Amino acid sequence: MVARKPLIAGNWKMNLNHLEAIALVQKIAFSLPEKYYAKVDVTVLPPFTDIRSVQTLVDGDKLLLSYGAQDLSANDSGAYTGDVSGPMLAKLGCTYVAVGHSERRQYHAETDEVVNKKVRAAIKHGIKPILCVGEQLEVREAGGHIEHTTGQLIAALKGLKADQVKEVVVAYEPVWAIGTGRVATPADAEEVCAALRAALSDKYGAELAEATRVLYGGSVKSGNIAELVACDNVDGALVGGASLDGEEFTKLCALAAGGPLP
Ligand SMILES: O=C[C@H](O)COP(=O)(O)O
Repeated sequence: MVARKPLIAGNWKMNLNHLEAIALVQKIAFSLPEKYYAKVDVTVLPPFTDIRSVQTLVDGDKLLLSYGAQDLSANDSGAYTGDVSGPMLAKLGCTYVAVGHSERRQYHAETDEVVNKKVRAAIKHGIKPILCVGEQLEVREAGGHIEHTTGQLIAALKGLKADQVKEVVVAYEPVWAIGTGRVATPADAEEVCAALRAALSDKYGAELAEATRVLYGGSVKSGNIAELVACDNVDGALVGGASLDGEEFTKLCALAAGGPLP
């Protein structure tokens, strides 16, 4: 069994201007001692307008956390008003980009086909997609959550070769748990994360599946991260609200690393 290093990704969503972004990254850098990074990878996903400021700070101070974006265009350049491309994000040093977040699917009508194109665009430009999948409450209540999430995963990876899929981080985010305070139980998270890994194994082989990080997201906080990452198939978290508070996010990262609190 491959030991997977947990990843904590802070998705800031549409919060914080570039000055507030600098203050938050400085707070995390100051509060989380370097030794923790041996046991946990930490990344932040600020809005596009903040990325250049975060890059300058991370590079200038040689910080150990990485950063990325919350979305990218499926296209490399051209007449796509308002979009930001993979080459632009790569030039800004982005390590990760979230793709297929339920808020993009809901408010921007992103289909599995669009998500597939975006996953390809990210990989093409050397950026690791954090591919989000997750079911609505009614799907879970009808018992269709495994079929729904594994279906989204396989559709988003359609046509990709194994050496491309190995760049992907998967994030299971049940829509009913996002921003609601209603966190999935560790057993719920483990069930779906294990099923996603099994789907990867069926399609791309056990070695790739064992090496792939599968995160959980949805109302993750310092109070529940330890029990989530204790699950065999949960390799970290995609954190929304709690990633906007430097102290809380630092605690959460330290606990994902196995503690103690700094
Ligand atoms: O990307 C993060 C998720 O949507 C979770 O957000 P939340 O932690 O605010 O529930």
